Amino acid sequence: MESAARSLFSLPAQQKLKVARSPGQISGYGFHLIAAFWDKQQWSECFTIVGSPLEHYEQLWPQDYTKFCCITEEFEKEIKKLASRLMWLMLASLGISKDDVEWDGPKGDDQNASAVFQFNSYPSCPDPDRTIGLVPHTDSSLVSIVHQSNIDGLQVFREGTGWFTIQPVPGALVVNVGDLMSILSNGLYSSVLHRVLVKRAQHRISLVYHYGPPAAVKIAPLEKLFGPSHPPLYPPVTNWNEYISTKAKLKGKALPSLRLYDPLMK
Ligand SMILES: O=C(O)CCC(=O)C(=O)O
Ligand SMILES: [Fe+2]
Repeated sequence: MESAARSLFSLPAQQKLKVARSPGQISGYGFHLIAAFWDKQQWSECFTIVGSPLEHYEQLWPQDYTKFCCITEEFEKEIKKLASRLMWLMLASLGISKDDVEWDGPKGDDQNASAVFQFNSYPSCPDPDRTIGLVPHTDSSLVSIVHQSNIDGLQVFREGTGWFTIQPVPGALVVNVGDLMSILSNGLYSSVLHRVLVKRAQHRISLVYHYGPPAAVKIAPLEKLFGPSHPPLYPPVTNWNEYISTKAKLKGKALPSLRLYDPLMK
């Protein structure tokens, strides 16, 4: 899958621009989606898939698109299973079962879950200290799974310690907790602030699978996770898309501004 992404980004610019993301759309080629949240330019390009990539792949690789579609479908099928499994394990560790989550399909079926699959490219940069690959952000998803191959650049912010690099481990994936998981878990899981630095001599590629709830589903703190001593920390969010629009309007600061009280002031 990584070499498919590399192949995509090494196509001539006019080829990639044939599938440029249209205004208001999520899928297609362009800047990272979080560019909408900040005014700064970032040293990166991005290709986003929502649903089937067929239409875009036909334009990118008129001869080979079936091969790339098969690779992508196979990868997405497996990573979706993994994301769903991880989400249920995280919820199970809070005492939540599939019966407690209304939006889940029959028998915990994840068929209706939505996902945004993203390829990121961070070309080598002559002056890496004067720019950034991706500005600090939290993902809007429930969980996001990152394949960062063998080139570092991803950093996570830890209170008290500051930024630290997530060193790539061969064969390992990175799992980020997203904003919707913070809301669903009533703040028991916190979405992680992260950013990406660029390299002077290396072209870094990452693949990120943002896993979310079915498109039309309301996300609110789970009833089992609040009570008189732990009131709901967040109000319900109409659906994933609405949350992303709110986040764009609030320049990326949606989650802190939604909080109904300061959890440290109890
Ligand atoms: O490139 C990476 O390692 C992370 C990318 C990322 O944070 C994102 O696409 O949301
Ligand atoms: Fe991210």
